Amino acid sequence: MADEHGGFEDVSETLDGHPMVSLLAYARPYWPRLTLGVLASFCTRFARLVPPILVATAIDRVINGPADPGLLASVGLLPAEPIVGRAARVALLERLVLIAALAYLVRSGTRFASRYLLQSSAQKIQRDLRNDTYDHLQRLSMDFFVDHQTGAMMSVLNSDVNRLEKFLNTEFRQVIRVVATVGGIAVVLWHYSPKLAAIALAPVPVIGLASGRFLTWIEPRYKSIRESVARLNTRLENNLGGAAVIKTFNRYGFERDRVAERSQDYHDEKIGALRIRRAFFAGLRLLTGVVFVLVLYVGGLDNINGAEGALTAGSFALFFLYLRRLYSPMRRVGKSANKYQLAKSSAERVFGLLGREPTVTSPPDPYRPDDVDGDVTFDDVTFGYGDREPVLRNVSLDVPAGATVGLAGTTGAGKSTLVKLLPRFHDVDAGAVRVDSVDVREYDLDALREEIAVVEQNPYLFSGTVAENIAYGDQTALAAERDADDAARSRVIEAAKAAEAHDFVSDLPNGYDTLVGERGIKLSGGQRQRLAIARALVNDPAIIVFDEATSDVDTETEERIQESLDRLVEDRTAFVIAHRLSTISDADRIVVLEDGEIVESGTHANLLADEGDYAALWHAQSESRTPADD
Ligand SMILES: Nc1ncnc2c1ncn2[C@@H]1O[C@H](COP(=O)(O)OP(=O)(O)OP(=O)(O)O)[C@@H](O)[C@H]1O
Repeated sequence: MADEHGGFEDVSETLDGHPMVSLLAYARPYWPRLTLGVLASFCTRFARLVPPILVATAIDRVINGPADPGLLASVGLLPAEPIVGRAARVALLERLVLIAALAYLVRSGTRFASRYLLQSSAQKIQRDLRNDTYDHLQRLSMDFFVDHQTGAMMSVLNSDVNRLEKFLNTEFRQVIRVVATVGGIAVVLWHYSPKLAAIALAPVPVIGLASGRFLTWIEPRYKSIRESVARLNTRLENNLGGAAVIKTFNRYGFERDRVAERSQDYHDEKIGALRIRRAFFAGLRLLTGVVFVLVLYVGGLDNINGAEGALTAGSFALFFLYLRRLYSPMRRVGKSANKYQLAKSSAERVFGLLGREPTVTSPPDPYRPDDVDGDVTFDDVTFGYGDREPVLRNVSLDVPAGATVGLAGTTGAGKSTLVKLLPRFHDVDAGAVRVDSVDVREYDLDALREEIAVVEQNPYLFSGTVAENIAYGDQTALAAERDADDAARSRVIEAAKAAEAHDFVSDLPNGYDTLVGERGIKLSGGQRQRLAIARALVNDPAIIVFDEATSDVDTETEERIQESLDRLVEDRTAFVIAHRLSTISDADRIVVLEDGEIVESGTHANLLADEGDYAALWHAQSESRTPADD
């Protein structure tokens, strides 16, 4: 997918050193486990080489009687002198059987140990990496979340971290496989016949290089396949999601053609790649076939001619038993190199993310107030997102503690942006935002945010119970809720009552213990908003922001919320953003923003008397509310 990692292309800026070295640092705590795993893996590989040698020895010395003593004699495992007579042959056979049993025992024992040790190390590294990456990610400032798509971040946390785990788990063993198998076989074959070993080993580097080359051909094809499958999936997802629209407009045929077109693209890409892949492996088979023929011919001819160093029947068989094993790990060398590249880019993203510093942080010696009154000042504030044009220009506003300010203005005027500066979701470009006359940048960030609650138009609820979602606003209430502490429940209920949520919650099948579904999907928009208001109130913040927080509730509920809110915001500073002006008409002060600037400010009565934009909008909205009055 082209933009799977959208926004993470700039990771190298925040990378500290080589990404794979950083990955090794994560492996360090598990080095004893890893070392044992590697040793066990080598033992498995070597144990796998033993049976063909036993077969060779059995053919030469047990079946054919006295012959060349073979490899086992030269390493002292068997007597070197010729084996003569039935008893000696049986004894030798028994010894071979014992060695074979031992080899299989070692092989399965070390295989279990190596797989377990290496895979569990990779899993532990994956767990540590994901935990650290997530923890770091959530400490990053809002600007990071604005600039990076959720999908891209998920992809780093999931695909990239998983890919690193797979790389450590699989490719590590592949390297051991190549070194131990190819190295071990080369040594054994060389012992029996350097000439035939040279023939057998000649294609090894060729296969290694060719498999690397093959990947450079096939990888762009695979990329196209991934892209075409992503396009196909997006189309299918869109269509399934938009099933109602397709039915309404009778667009079955149109959509069937569009899906068929994407399906065909995918099919074509896949067939193209299949052709290359099959041709490559057929070529490899041909090459190994050539070696097979050569070894058969040269080895056989040497034997017929009684040439010096000619193979015995057993060692002849050994060559063929080993040939296959020699080439199969090499066929994966290119794939491993490719996996290394992919793992490296994943590590770049993961460690690039880990190297990124939050832009909004507490100062070195932060201000931690015992109590916040809630006095708010915006002092000549100018702010723009990233390098874009400022969306707030020279905004100055003094709000005494306990006052309620209504913010009005057209869409995009900068109302939400203004209140986001309060909890330092972003920092001003010029000017200052002060709470109790102290610049918000001087506060301890956690202490500041403890005192400011924001209720948004589309509040995000977590899957869990109603009570957990309300208690989320306060750390102690949340902990108590999770411990099923009844005392905490009373705070939750109190907040729910204040937010006019108690009645509907009580009517839910399990009351406060009802599961709200993913993102609160089982609740209506208005119910979600009321839970979000309760969540904001439970922490008893000094400053509260309602950003279109009651837009989804009906007018009657809004009036009820309004009444109880009037009580609840009594001793707090409140900012209320609303398009429905009746929501803010009782505010102590109403501020009208237009294109990032304050254009009107005063009480509802003052603004009506001024007969400006606010008054015009008010009259327009009143008419649409009460057409009968015309
Ligand atoms: N995260 C963001 N990144 C870039 N630009 C943004 C971002 N959020 C808002 N803007 C831009 O800033 C301007 C002000 O947006 P803001 O949401 O503050 O307006 P608003 O008055 O609250 O509008 P509405 O009433 O529609 O919610 C708009 O032009 C908007 O496109």
